Amino acid sequence: MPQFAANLSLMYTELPFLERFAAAARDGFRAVEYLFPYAHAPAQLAQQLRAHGLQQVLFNAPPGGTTRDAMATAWDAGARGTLCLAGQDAAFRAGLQQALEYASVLQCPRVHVMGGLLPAGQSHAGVQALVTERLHWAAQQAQDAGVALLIEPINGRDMPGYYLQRQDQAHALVQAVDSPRLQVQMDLYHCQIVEGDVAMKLRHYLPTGRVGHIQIAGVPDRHEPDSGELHYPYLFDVLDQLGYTGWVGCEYRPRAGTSQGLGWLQAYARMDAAEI
Ligand SMILES: O=C(O)C(=O)[C@H](O)CO
Ligand SMILES: [Mg+2]
Repeated sequence: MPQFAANLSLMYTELPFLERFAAAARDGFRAVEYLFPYAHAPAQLAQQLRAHGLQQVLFNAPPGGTTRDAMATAWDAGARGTLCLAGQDAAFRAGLQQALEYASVLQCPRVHVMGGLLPAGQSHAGVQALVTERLHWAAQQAQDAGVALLIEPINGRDMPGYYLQRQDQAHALVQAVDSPRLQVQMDLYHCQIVEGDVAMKLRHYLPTGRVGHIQIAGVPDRHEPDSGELHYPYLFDVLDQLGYTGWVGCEYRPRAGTSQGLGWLQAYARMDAAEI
């Protein structure tokens, strides 16, 4: 049975961010993920986790910026990662170091490194050498910190120009870097929008051991995974059949109230036993 983590950036947005931990715990979650922690001191977040018996299982490295203030506001300013951006070495490295410091305090075993928006005139192949070199460096830092780094294909409808959109591109990078510290974050919502054939992709990629985290949402509206073109009960069975023991992040925008929309989860009441 899959183990679910609440995504506090998309869920519980009816509450201020720091109140979302308690709400998720009240609803039975034992794990959380969110996009960015940088607007809050790490100790403040660790205290929320402790107070509510929650594990932090994933967050993102900063999407841009070289100071914590700039990292905290970069997303709203349109930044979507620096991995593929030439001339952004300082931001890439500072961002990763900052993320690893938060991961240490939050005891979080995974950090998602966002790819960035390809600059006009650049191609995926054209930035391959730069990206591979940066991931080599980042994987070494992650190894020293005891953390896994994740890269995630994201659909170009939600994020036009995003550097990494397909599962095969992400797996090719992971193979090229060849570090056990670099894995793929497989978001089934994006996967369905970009390429489809989701169950077969799970069957193909999970046995490689290179998928470090899974996320879900209904398609096409990114609401609860109980309607739309993906039939999640079937996909959850596929995860079980494949022996997936990691977390499944609920990265969706509730249609009308987070707790009210959790009916789909009742069949999967045990949410605390995944291996982090
Ligand atoms: O958008 C997603 O699916 C993500 O997981 C990223 O972390 C943020 O865009
Ligand atoms: Mg995602």
